[in-house]
Amino acid sequence: MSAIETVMTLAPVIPVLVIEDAAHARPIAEALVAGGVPALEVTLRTPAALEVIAEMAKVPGAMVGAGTVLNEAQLDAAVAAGARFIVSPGLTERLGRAAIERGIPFLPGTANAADIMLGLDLGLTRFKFFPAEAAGGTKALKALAAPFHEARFCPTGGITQASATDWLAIPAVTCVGGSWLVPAGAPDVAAIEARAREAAALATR
Ligand SMILES: O=C(O)C(=O)C[C@H](O)[C@H](O)COP(=O)(O)O
Repeated sequence: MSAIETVMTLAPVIPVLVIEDAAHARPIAEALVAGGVPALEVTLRTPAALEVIAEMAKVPGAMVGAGTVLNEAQLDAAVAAGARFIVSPGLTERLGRAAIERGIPFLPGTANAADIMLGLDLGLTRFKFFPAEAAGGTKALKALAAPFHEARFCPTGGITQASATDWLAIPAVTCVGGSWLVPAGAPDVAAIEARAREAAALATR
């Protein structure tokens, strides 16, 4: 199993986290791990993100990665902060090569056949499908996955606990990503852990 596939198979859902306050990082990560969802995608969308990664990386059992990685500089900053995998909304040859050179597990965003072909050319076979609902939903991914027998996906974007079941039923889908587990603001850790438990209990193929 490749390193990124190991990350994708830790739980049916990778929570996508947008965290403004580094003081919230550890309680949120602890609640998600306790609920059975250990792979955490911390988006580099907030000024606190690198500090959040560093704090979450201290939580036993957490597999912390960085999302919204757009270029090599962000990749290096995320890895220096403690990220063990990276996720991007799209794929450039430069970012793909940088991740491969550094040996960091990478889940690049794809939304069409050309994106997937670029990834396969680079030797990548595990992809985010983004923005999953807006790019055509399950129907689009089923059609897109058909010609690429080696490719597996983590659809992300617009997915909820309720819709995750349909996505996870697609043979090419290994896990899904979504921000629904952790809403913005001061964390309600009991509610986060409860949502993590529901997410961890989703059936995968
Ligand atoms: O920030 C990134 O790197 C992204 O690519 C976008 C996020 O993965 C989605 O915005 C999550 O989607 P929602 O679950 O609909 O909130």
